[in-house]
Amino acid sequence: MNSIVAFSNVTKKYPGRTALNNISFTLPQGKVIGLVGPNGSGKSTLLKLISGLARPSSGLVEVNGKAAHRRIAGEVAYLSELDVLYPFFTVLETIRFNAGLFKDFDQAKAMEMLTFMQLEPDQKVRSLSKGNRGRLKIILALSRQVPLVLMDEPLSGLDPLVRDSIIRSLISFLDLESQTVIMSTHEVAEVEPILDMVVAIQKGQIRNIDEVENIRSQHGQSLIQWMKETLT
Ligand SMILES: Nc1ncnc2c1ncn2[C@@H]1O[C@H](COP(=O)(O)OP(=O)(O)OP(=O)(O)O)[C@@H](O)[C@H]1O
Repeated sequence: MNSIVAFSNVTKKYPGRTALNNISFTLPQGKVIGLVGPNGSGKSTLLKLISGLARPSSGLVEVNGKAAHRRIAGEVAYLSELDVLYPFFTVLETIRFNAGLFKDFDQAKAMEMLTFMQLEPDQKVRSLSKGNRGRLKIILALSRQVPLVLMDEPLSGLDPLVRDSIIRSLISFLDLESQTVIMSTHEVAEVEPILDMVVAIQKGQIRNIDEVENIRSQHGQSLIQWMKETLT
């Protein structure tokens, strides 16, 4: 199976701190992959390296066989943990702005998701609740027709009652024939139903990578149980 992401001996250091320590792994195409681990374990750093927005201190990060750098932005959609929306735009203007930024942006799909997520096109971003800004960020990421979609904590700020329907919508709006998704999350039990694979990271090291089906059938475990064993 072709790998969409490959890390070879990757270390990422920030001043006074090593966020990722000499990690090597590959991830296959066409899967929904969860990235789990405690606070500060290196999940966001790993996603930033794949997006090309950050560079490794040493080692090589490849996406689709090419070294990751800023120019792969055309092949990767990245939902950042930070709020990167312009407050003075309306929801619709935000969508149009992104359609102008990215050639692969599917505006019709964005409008369909807007209806599904029950967002008002004319509402200003500055007046959206945190949860609705989160929904808008999901729409922007999933409307890109790119091989790799990275989502850093896409469920943060969403109320538990709507999380479930949004998690399911992630699946229906993805094209798993041509897309791979890597999402970091602390909502492990909630996303478990849609995950194919899981990567457990701790203290800047990959502790384990496994198929969720395998965790259930071979180990008879839920993802939470597996995490407790893996991350001790
Ligand atoms: N810009 C930065 N400058 C200095 N240190 C940083 C920076 N970004 C991250 N770090 C450090 O790198 C380590 C990994 O951080 P990272 O944000 O990747 O973890 P995380 O697993 O995403 O955490 P969380 O679950 O809390 O979002 C942490 O110790 C963090 O303090």
